[in-house]
Amino acid sequence: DGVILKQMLNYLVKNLQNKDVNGFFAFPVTDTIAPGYSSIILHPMDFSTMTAKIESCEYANVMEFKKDFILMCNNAMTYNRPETIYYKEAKRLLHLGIRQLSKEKLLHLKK
Ligand SMILES: NC(=O)c1ccc2nc(N)sc2c1
Repeated sequence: DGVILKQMLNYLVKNLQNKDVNGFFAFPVTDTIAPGYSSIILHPMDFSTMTAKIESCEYANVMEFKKDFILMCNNAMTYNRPETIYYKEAKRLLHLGIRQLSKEKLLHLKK
């Protein structure tokens, strides 16, 4: 039910955010630090927004949460050039996250 899903998503977002050691994905990207960001990325996403969505029960299941996580990483790989640390971190986070989310999801389904 809602409480269990919330606990699981809070656990997942904490785990994923621990991998973002530089905090590049902690808060919404501003046009100040990333010129033109809001005109290039039409659906921004970050961990603080995902955490707020968990609290306001905006995720019906793990898959919806996973979609926002993938969106966040893909945004960074769209706006930033491949040689940048932001792109590299997004790519790394994406692969670590997908592995964690599929393993967790399977665990959840098994219960
Ligand atoms: N998540 C991102 O795409 C991101 C985060 C931080 C950041 N700082 C810059 N100077 S460009 C930039 C991009």
